[in-house]
Amino acid sequence: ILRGSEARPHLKPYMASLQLDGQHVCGGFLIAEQWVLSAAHCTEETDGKLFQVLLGAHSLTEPEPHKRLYQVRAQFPHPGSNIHNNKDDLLLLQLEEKAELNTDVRVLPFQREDRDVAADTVCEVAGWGTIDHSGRRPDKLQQVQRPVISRDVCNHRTRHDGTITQNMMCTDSRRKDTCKGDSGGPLVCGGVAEGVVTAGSRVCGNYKKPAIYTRIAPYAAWIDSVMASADG
Ligand SMILES: NCc1cccc(Nc2n[nH]c3ncnc(Nc4cccc(O)c4)c23)c1
Repeated sequence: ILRGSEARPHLKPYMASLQLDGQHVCGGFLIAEQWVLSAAHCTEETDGKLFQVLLGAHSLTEPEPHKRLYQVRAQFPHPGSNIHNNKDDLLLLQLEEKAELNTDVRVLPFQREDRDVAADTVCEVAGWGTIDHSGRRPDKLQQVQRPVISRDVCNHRTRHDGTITQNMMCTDSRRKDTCKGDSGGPLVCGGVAEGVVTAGSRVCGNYKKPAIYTRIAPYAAWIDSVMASADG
């Protein structure tokens, strides 16, 4: 998160850190006791290894009361996701066991009504992604509020030039923005997860490249079917 601020500790108890060998790779969030939603692109450099999921954390390194690292039983990238574009950039992770819910670990509801969030709506996004252009990484969860911009503005030829589909949404990226390592985290508007951070052009903090999110509502049926089909 560029030019955000430290989140109030444990006030975003749905936040997950997807880790490999103890290193934060991507964000994610708890959508059910045994399920985390993130971005499919996060598996690009994992060489087939499964993530570990850190829940209940504010600091990535310090001991905290309800901080716990969960093993992942299975990962389900959306079948339409691919390395060449941002389409269907969603990843479902089934935890090895149900997460223990408490004040620091809680499920975040996601939007099921497929209707665009109005432009200028101020939403918030959080993550342990890089906080400056030299790629400095925070120890503590960062957050930032960003206004939604319309798909027409986001698709302007000087911005994302027609690549933003109906299954995507954008927020203004002037100065304050998402960045490397924030992928997979939720865009929360009015207490409901409306989108999942996708890297898109990978540019951070440049107003000409608004931040892009995969809208969740269009994928509610896919999410429900994967959760229902997997055992347990
Ligand atoms: N703002 C959109 C957005 C959301 C999520 C991730 C991203 N960026 C990135 N995702 N993956 C990346 N691998 C390498 N570099 C990256 N961006 C980068 C890093 C340092 C300086 C800078 O100006 C940009 C990214 C960008």
